[in-house]
Amino acid sequence: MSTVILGGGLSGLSAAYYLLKTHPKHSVQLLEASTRLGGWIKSNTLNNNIIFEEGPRTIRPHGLAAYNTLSLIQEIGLESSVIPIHSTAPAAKNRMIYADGQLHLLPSSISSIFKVMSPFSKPLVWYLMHDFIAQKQTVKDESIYDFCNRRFGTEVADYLISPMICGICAGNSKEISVKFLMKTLFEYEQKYGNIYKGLIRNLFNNSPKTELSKLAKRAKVERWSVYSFKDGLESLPRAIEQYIKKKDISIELNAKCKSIELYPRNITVHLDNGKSIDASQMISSISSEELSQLLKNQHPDLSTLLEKIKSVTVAVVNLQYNKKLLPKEGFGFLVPPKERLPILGVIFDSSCFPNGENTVLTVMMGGAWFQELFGKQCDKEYILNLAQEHLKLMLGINEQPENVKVNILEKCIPQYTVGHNENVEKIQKYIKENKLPLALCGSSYYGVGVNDVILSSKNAVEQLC
Ligand SMILES: Cc1cc2nc3c(=O)[nH]c(=O)nc-3n(C[C@H](O)[C@H](O)[C@H](O)COP(=O)(O)OP(=O)(O)OC[C@H]3O[C@@H](n4cnc5c(N)ncnc54)[C@H](O)[C@@H]3O)c2cc1C
Ligand SMILES: C=CC1=C(C)c2cc3[nH]c(cc4nc(cc5[nH]c(cc1n2)c(C)c5CCC(=O)O)C(CCC(=O)O)=C4C)c(C)c3C=C
Repeated sequence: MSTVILGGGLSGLSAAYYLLKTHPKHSVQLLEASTRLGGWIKSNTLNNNIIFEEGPRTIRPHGLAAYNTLSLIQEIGLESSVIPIHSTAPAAKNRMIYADGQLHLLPSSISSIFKVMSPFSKPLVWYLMHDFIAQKQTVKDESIYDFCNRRFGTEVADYLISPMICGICAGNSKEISVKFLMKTLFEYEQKYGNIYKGLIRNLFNNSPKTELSKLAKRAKVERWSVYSFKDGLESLPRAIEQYIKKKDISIELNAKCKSIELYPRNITVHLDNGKSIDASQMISSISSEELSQLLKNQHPDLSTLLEKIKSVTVAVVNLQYNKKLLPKEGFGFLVPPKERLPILGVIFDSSCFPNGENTVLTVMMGGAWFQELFGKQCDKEYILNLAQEHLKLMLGINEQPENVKVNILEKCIPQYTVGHNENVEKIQKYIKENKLPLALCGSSYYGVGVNDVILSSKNAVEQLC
């Protein structure tokens, strides 16, 4: 059996790892369009040992998908490089939003939900209670903004949910499906009339017990909030790369696939460089939009479904200063879209992972609003000036940074808009009905986080083999 894996980001590498682990006799070929493996995960270490994370920076340690990642980390021998943020650290407790010209701490403990915390006009518990009296509305799917607005009120939708959606997919909560983050709560409303009835009815529904790895147990006992690695998040794809290279695998860089012939019993992949590769099955880890282009001629209906899952562009500005400049330690802050500012949020990297007297920040801009903000003027200098202007306004930082890096991450994060789950079901139905030897993984289908894409690769391997 020969398998070709499209894409060498985290999900392509993970797919190779699981395939080699479960089917060591398979012939495996991984094709990556660029000159490096790792995709959006890029940790740039400066001369002064400061790390600029150009993409993701932390991983969630709790939940089934997270336990799977921790097992993988242990299996590839990377556990000694893990650096957790414990739940008692300021970076875990202090999550903020910027609204009405100032920073506001978000409720982070049971006691804080009983207090009135600005910019909310009532204690959070009041909004949560609103669910009892909110009318049930029967819908197939709706935006997460509309759902939260109906069940918890406008302030929760504007100041809690909308910034959260910016901090997970750089998206507009008025477009993103409720099932992206709140599938279970949405189903409780549809089935029982309100969320609490659903929670009570399912209180004793034990989820299947999974055997936790040593590292997952440690994360639980030590109460990690999130974690990264000593040399940055890129350590993870690097370690998987080193691990799989010891096995029987062929990895080709500069190997951009430009079209695919996909039949029930065989596949031919045509590369940009004129080469063609035959295989008996394929795992695609590239974005649905890119895959859609490759299948346009032979499978136009599948291509149309794949093309519906669009990704947005994010501008990422990393800055380093030689002294401590932050008014408050914390993970950083997000900006509710209601504020109509050109900033999605700012991460306080030096507060998450302190490094001497430095201040390291990451300003993120664009996302669902990239075109309207930068469509006409998309040069890096303009973006840097805008970031610095807003750091002055929002954090009072006037100083010039010692180091800066601006990156524009083109179409880097998929948007699970209303109807996403139904669309993915149709994609899978097409693949099944046409008996195509194709499995899909990566951030376009079953979750956008690091944990989700690793699990999607494991599932893709199980589905094919
Ligand atoms: C700004 C940002 C911040 C994030 N922060 C977090 C975070 O804090 N925590 C978290 O859990 N997740 C975070 N994420 C999400 C996380 O980065 C992704 O889930 C993950 O990196 C996706 O990996 P992937 O392999 O699926 O895709 P990619 O990284 O996109 O990899 C796909 C690979 O396929 C290659 N490719 C594309 N087309 C072709 C072709 N035609 N032929 C061959 N190869 C091709 C590409 O070059 C690329 O290397 C963040 C994402 C972004 C953009
Ligand atoms: C505080 C500011 C934050 C900014 C700015 C931000 C930008 C940003 N994030 C993503 C994608 C993801 N982020 C994820 C986790 C995550 N992000 C923040 C904060 C900011 N993100 C926090 C505090 C966390 C951890 C949340 C937790 O579980 O404790 C994830 C993973 C989600 C998961 O399910 O594991 C993703 C994905 C983008 C694209 C982005 C750009 C604006």
